[in-house]
Amino acid sequence: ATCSLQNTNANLHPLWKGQLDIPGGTRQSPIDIRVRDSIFHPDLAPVKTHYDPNTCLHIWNNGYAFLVEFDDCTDKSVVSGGPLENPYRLKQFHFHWGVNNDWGSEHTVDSKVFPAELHLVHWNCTKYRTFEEAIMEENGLAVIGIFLKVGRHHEKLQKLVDILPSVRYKDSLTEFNYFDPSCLLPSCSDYWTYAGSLTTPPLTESVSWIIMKKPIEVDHSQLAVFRSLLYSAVGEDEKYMVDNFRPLQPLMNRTVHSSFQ
Ligand SMILES: NS(=O)(=O)c1ccc2oc(NC(=O)c3ccccc3)nc2c1
Ligand SMILES: [Zn+2]
Repeated sequence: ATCSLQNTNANLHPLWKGQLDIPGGTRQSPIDIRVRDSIFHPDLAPVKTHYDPNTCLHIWNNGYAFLVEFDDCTDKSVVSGGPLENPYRLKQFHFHWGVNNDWGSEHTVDSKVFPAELHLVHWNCTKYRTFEEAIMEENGLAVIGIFLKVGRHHEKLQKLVDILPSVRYKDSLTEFNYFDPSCLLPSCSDYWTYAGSLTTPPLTESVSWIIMKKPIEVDHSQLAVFRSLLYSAVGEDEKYMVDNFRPLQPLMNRTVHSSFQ
């Protein structure tokens, strides 16, 4: 059989019908974090998060992932410190995961892939007026990335897992309030940080990435519920929402800094 040489859009993963890369992109995400090449920065302060569970608004399926969105009209839920020069407001969090436990994360660590990755998306409310504006600007966003590994049941995550069937279809939305995403942070504060981009369109190079070294543990059945969601809307032929991660991007002229030795 002859193999098709060109990578036509037809055989691309549904997520990538359109854009696969940004022409001229020099700081795209995700990347493989090569631990030995990362540079320890002794003056990198700990990352400080302060989240108010009352700012949690709703959960919705946007056709890429499910997003838990927050009220970002005040500074009630913010991240500061670390590589950030001022506080950034929490806008939403979401995950990326695979069809099985062998892959699913966007970033990798010395080529190690995790079954899923959590992104807490924040925007620079000191320099910009809205999230939509910040998304287009350098240093507009700060995203905390947290790896998930299969292990013990995650008690606090279960409240979120239990409501996922209500956002099974693209564009479905459910009220979801009083959730504190601090419960999803790992116990260790060690992290890597580098200048990157959004990993889904518009792929803008506006993100200060903060990748936590220690994964959090969830159990197999919790990840299985993620995989029961659909990319497709009601009435469309059902396409399971799995493998919603972007391929690794070239490091190019970037250095990854670490908060630990
Ligand atoms: N995987 S990622 O790099 O963290 C990433 C990638 C692309 C993203 O687009 C948005 N947009 C909103 O959240 C949004 C929420 C409400 C209104 C408008 C936009 N967040 C993103 C995060
Ligand atoms: Zn993401």
